[in-house]
Amino acid sequence: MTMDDKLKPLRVQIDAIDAQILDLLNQRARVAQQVGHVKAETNAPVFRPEREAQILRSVAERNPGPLLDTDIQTVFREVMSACRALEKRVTVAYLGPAGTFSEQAVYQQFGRAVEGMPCASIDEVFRATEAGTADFGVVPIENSSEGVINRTLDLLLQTTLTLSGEVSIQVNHSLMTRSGNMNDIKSICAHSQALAQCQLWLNQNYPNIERRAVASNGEAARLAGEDPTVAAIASEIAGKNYSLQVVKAHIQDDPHNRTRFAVIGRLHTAPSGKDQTSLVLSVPNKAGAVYNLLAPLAKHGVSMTRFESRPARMGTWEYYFYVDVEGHLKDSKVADALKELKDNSAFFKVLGSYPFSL
Ligand SMILES: O=C(O)C(=O)C[C@]1(C(=O)O)C=C[C@@H](O)C=C1
Repeated sequence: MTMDDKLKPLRVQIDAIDAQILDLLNQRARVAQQVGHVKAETNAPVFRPEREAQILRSVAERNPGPLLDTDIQTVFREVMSACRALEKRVTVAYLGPAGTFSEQAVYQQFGRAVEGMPCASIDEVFRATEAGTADFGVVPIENSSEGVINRTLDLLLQTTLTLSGEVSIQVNHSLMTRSGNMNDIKSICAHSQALAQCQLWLNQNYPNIERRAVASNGEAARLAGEDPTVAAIASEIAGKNYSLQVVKAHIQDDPHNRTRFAVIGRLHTAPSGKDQTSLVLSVPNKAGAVYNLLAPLAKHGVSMTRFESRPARMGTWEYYFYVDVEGHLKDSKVADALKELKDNSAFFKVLGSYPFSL
């Protein structure tokens, strides 16, 4: 038997299964449309992060294989994204231009069937979301090798928006130019964070080429696309957008470099069963204040998953603490612990409760 003879009956089977999948997907989409009508009657929000998180967890738990859990989740994320878009296509503002890791984070949270709105700065993402021009915003909050993104933390302090999710993505930086080599290159452009994340590699390989910090890696890719003397450090997706070729991939000093993004919006996400709550607080500047501050968490059996401090910038050596705890604001032990925390705090703000990222 030839290879074609062997493939033919297998492909007939695949065609028959695809027909069933197609039928089932459209059945699912019609039900989602009905959900959309029910929601429209009460003006209820279309995007339900807790429900999507539950579905993604459940398909991974029930997945018998051989498909990988993470691959199945990618498929279902896109199925839900497409179904959601039949109800309403949500608009998501992010730190642009297109091709940045922020855009990747948007797709990881919302799937591809969204309206992405690239913004020039983190401030603009907040403004567009606060003004309602965008339904949600996605902003970088922390990088595993470079630490927190100060501007995001400052804006979270002031905003009326809440956190409705978080996304963590692997950040791979590539060095790219129009020609695919470094001949004639006079400067290497990237966002300051990316330059810092690739510092050792650059010192070893191109110590004498000027490094130039620009607004974003996407902007660096755009500049390199226009100027044959400029190299960019950016994601390969950004490079493709501007017809760049890769000189060297994965040049970040930490191979496990990840960035965490916050999803901001006006939605108060319902409990999903595996949630966390983010808050900011400050304490009076006196002995034992931080200890007293955290005592209610231990007392009520609430685990703290993150604790970050930032100077309050009032010249008084006072700090804001960014704290994440396990559980949802609607869980009674979280609510009780937070009530006591609030009583011990000079400043207290709940940023939001949302599902743990997958
Ligand atoms: O269950 C809902 O509320 C739906 O709108 C359906 C659906 C889905 O496709 O499963 C779509 C969008 C929501 O974000 C959550 C789930």
